[in-house]
Formats: sequence, structure tokens, C-alpha cells
Amino acid sequence: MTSSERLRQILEAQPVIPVLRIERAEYAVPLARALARGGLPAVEITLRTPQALDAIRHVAADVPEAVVGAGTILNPKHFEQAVEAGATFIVSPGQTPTLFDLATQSPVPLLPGATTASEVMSAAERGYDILKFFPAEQAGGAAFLKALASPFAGIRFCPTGGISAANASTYLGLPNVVCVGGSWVAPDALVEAGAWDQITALAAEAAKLRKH
Ligand SMILES: O=C(O)C(=O)C[C@H](O)[C@H](O)COP(=O)(O)O
Repeated sequence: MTSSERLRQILEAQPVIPVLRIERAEYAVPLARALARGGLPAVEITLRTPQALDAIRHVAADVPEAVVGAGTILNPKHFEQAVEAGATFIVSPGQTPTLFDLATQSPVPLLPGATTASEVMSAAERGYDILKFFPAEQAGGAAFLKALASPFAGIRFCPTGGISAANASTYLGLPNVVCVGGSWVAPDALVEAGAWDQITALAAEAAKLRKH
């Protein structure tokens, strides 16, 4: 299986990819377990906190049922650090030539971001047919994404940013949406309280959302 096929398999397997901002590395393992128990094994741990790489390391080592990805990858150094920590897929809010070049040489797949027609075309030229659409709500929302489906029939998106239980179904109803990303399934307050069962319940609700 090629790395892009593997990425497609990960993104097609669940309707929602939890986007995690880990404030304390020790939260990562119980959080990933709680989400997997609820039916969302693939998670994106964002490199937005100093603990993110350790969090990825812990989940990769201790939660075999999870599929740990790294998010907020802004440059090749982040990409390499995340792979070294054990990330099995890489998510960027955008795209750069150096990121594309590194991804070509890496066995770990990249989900690059695109919010304009030109960015979609640049990524498609590099062989990508699944892209992140970030920040989804602010960049034009479901109506904008729907409009991209006409010229870019072969491209699918994982919209992320401003998505919640209230609007996820609208996105999942679009033909060019493969899954959505969001932090709503792991609210900071529940993570800090160690309320893992409540997080499992939120994940289970999200996992029930379907492409329709
Ligand atoms: O940093 C990145 O690469 C991101 O992907 C950012 C995420 O999209 C948002 O943090 C999630 O957005 P919310 O679900 O609105 O909280």
C-alpha cells in the first residue's frame, strides 16, 4: 500500500478526526484511549504546545489501538520531528514547496492544507487528491467547499476549524468531504478533569455521524 493509500484509509475509516492540543504529556495516553474506545482511533496531535512531541511518542508507544498523527506541521523540521516521535500521518494547515519535497521522500503521508483554487491546483500538481480545508468555517464554510466540487471533481477535503457536533453533518453531506477534523470531542475542561468516560461518550456520538 502506498502512503497516500494509507492516508485515504485512515481518513475514510472515521467521520471525525479529533484535533488535540495537549497541555500535559501525561494526558495523551488516557485521552487517546478514551477516543479510541468511543470509535475514533485516529487522532491529530497538534504541535502547538511544547509537550506535543512527547505526547505523540507516548501514544505511539503505549496505545496500539490508536493511529497517531501530527498536526500544525509548518515546516520540514516539524515534519521530521513528528515522524521521529512516531507520527503515522502528518497534517499541515497549509502547503509549501519544501514540505511537499520532504513528503515525497517520506514513507509517512502528508495531508496538506488548501483554501483557494490555486492552492488546490498546486497540491493536485504534486499528486494530492485529499486536502485539509482550514480554517473551514472562517474560510467560507460548507458553501465554499461545495463550490469547489464542480471544478475539482477528483479532490476531497477534510475540513477543520470551527466544526462541532452542530455543523459536522452539513460538511459530511458534501460529496467532496472525506471526514472532518475538530477539537470538540476533547474539550479542555474534560481533559483537565480526567473525565475520560465523558470523552468516550462524545467520541461515540461523533463516530455515529455518517457520510450521507
Ligand atoms: O493547527 C492546526 O493545524 C489545526 O488543524 C488547527 C485546528 O484546525 C483547530 O485547532 C481545530 O479547530 P477547532 O475544532 O475549531 O478547535
